[in-house]
Amino acid sequence: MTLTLDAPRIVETRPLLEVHGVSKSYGPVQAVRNVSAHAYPGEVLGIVGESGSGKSTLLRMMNLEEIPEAGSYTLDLPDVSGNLLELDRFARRMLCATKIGIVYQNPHLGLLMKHSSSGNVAERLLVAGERSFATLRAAATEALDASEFPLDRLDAPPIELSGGMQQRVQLAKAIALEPALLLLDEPTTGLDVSVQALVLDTLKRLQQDRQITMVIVSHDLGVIRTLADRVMVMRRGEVVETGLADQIFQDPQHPYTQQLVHAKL
Ligand SMILES: Nc1ncnc2c1ncn2[C@@H]1O[C@H](COP(=O)(O)OP(=O)(O)OP(=O)(O)O)[C@@H](O)[C@H]1O
Repeated sequence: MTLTLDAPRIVETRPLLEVHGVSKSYGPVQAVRNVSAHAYPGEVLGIVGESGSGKSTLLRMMNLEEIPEAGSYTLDLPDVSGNLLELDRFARRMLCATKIGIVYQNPHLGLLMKHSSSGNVAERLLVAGERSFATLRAAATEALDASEFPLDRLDAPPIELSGGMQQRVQLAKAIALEPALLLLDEPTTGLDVSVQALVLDTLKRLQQDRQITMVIVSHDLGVIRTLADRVMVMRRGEVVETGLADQIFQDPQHPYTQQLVHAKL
């Protein structure tokens, strides 16, 4: 009898997001130097580092708001190909509107503070071409509900809401079109600790329910530890260490990471 074995099936997963060798300077300040990063589908990548280490600049590059002097950026999605840094402004805007969501630390950057909360979310859907008022209202309500925003405040403008609620409106706007990539820039910084915990719970639940690929930037290791699967540590515009979250927190290798982790304990 001859026994034939099938060759093992190798399931190859490619990163959804790949940034390679990006650099960005502001005058004499080199904010990001030759940084590479990737995130697999459904993964949460945490980027941590002290203030000024280049985290937000890198995230803004991932949102195509900031174009680096060098490097490449790809998203492995249907209908999206090539180096996104070479897209013209209009194509970049459409790509961001439909495939990428972002929540900023400062809600003024993400929201029209005097428009209704549901209107802010609906605006995102309008950019994608939706015109029916009933559909806009229903989709905005659904996204706000998923972000655990109180539905009796749909018409309240963000300026009248608490910081935690403002972040939920930003989150609803970011997920309204079911983006492939959700970028979070210090989403809970400045909130009371108890509110921060609730917003983090919402983010965690959304990630688990929808398997959205996320990149979260924070100087707060507790926030990164709560959400991230993998962690990248930045210092002075460079990546000093990257690894699985458990490894980074339990067995940091780089002296700077050791310092950050021990300062937190
Ligand atoms: N638009 C800008 N114009 C000039 N300098 C900038 C600009 N954006 C960032 N920088 C500078 O680039 C460096 C990196 O800033 P960045 O905001 O990316 O760091 P960060 O790690 O996110 O810190 P923070 O949490 O304080 O924002 C800093 O020295 C900052 O002052």
